[in-house]
Amino acid sequence: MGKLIKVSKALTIAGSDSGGGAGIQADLKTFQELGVYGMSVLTAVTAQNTTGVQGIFPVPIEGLEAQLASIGADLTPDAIKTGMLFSSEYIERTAYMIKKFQWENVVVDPVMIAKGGATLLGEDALQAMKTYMLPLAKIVTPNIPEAEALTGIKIDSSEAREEAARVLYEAGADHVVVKGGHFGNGEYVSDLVFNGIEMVELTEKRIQTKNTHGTGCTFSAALAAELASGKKTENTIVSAKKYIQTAIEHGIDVGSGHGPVNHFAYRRVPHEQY
Ligand SMILES: Nc1ncnc2c1ncn2[C@@H]1O[C@H](COP(=O)(O)OP(=O)(O)O)[C@@H](O)[C@H]1O
Ligand SMILES: Cc1ncc(COP(=O)(O)O)c(N)n1
Repeated sequence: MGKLIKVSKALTIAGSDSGGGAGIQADLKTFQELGVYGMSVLTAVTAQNTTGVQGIFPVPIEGLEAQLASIGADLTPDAIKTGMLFSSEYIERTAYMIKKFQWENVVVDPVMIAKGGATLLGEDALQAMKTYMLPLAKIVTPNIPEAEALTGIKIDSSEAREEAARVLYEAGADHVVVKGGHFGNGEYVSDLVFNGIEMVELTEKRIQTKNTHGTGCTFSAALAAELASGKKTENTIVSAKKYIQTAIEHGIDVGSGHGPVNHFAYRRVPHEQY
């Protein structure tokens, strides 16, 4: 009999993107590329492609709970990421199950709106996200509109972004990453990282492309994969940033709208190692 290899396991709790660029598809591809065993719990199925979201079909809440129970009974994840959680009820149930199983290394990507403008999370869910998910988060990864919605702060300057990061930290997240994809359109894109002590900006060249579908999902999945592998939180943020940068830079030609990023690129294209 062959010898079994020990692997780290990562779980995504998110929506399905039929187009394969965002949601659980982006997450599982990223887990695989980063060498961890990927598992998925679906909150909703979206009919989606690179031009937009054509439909949203939630999984019944009992189905969400049953999937989480199946994982909990057999396959303890080394890290988790949450993506589209659909509604306040689904957020509460997810948080309850994470606590019940005492799962750690939770990355919360507070997905609210798809790139084309479709709403992926109800307004009523904002408070639930703050109350139930932020206290569980080792890392929370809002983009600018999400950080604005969660904090009520208009982010029109670096100071305002820092203020928002503080508010999210106070709400219970261990590390806050306010992503900068939607922050200006200069030569560089920077993500602000706050760990309760210092503010650090991670800066990369802004790639001029319309193919940014799934960037947020991919980034948070890379964080979960690296946490599952046992990296220190600060190091996971640096390497996840490299992963997403490489994936955007070496774009692929798929679909006629906002295409996906290249999940293979990090493994195939030479890059600095962390
Ligand atoms: N054009 C770009 N060039 C380089 N990095 C980008 C670009 N757009 C987004 N990113 C990076 O991709 C990640 C996701 O960013 P963002 O677009 O802000 O989030 P979301 O996909 O959740 O809206 C962040 O690390 C951000 O800095
Ligand atoms: C099912 C699903 N989940 C999340 C997103 C957001 O994607 P992005 O990473 O581009 O913000 C999406 N478009 N669809």
